[in-house]
Amino acid sequence: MTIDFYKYQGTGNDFVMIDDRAETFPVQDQALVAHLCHRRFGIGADGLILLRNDPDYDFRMIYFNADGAEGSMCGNGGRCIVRFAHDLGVFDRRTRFIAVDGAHEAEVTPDVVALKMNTVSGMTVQPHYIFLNTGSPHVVKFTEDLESLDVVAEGRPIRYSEPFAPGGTNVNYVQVLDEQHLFVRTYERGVEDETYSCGTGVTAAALAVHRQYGLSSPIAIRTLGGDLRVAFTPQQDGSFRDISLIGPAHRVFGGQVSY
Ligand SMILES: N[C@@H](CCC[C@H](N)C(=O)O)C(=O)O
Repeated sequence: MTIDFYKYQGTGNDFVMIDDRAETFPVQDQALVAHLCHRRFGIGADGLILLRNDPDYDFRMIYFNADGAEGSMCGNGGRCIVRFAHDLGVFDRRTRFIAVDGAHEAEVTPDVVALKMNTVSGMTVQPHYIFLNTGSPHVVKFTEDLESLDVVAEGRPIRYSEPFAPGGTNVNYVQVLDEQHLFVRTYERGVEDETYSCGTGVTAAALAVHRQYGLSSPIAIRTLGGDLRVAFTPQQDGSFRDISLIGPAHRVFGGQVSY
């Protein structure tokens, strides 16, 4: 059997992208997804995304982490599938699609994809971290020297720690560079490694930094794979609305893989 695929990346968070409007991909086959994402035995990616039809939206996004399990929302993956749908001619400039956490709107320009994220509420502020869900669960920790931090060694024990069991959490380390800029590195659940960038992670970082240090929207964020922007509107009740994740998303290559 063969599968036609494309590879997309958004600030270095990379995804196998499959046009599955015919619904032929075996979604229950976790071992196949993990194999396709494997960087030695497969195509290599942080995740795999299916684009399917939906009666009420331009398309449906189904996202799997590199370990083969269906994941919660992926912000960079959301931006990449919007670029993919645009490349396929599914829409012109603005789109509305459905993902695991609900409906999303997005807009494409040649340079960036701006993805609207769902309203975020319920931030937990602890002495040593902030926890919030931006479509996926995220711990945010502040540090002063992010360049030299061992994100895998520090993040993995937190990912599996008791307060976040049984599902676990992603773990983001944040350095505030100035009043408008952050540097963020993320240990990603389901990849079980540091990735070059995490969209729901930088969104969590921006909202947490607003809460903790009062930085205002929009916030520019440097990741290992490039630059993102997060815009948001804080509400009186502590929630955040009109959240946009903005940055580049591009096709890298396409091909056919046998399995
Ligand atoms: N890379 C993603 C995050 C994907 C979700 C995460 N791995 C999880 O399952 O919690 C992003 O860009 O948001």
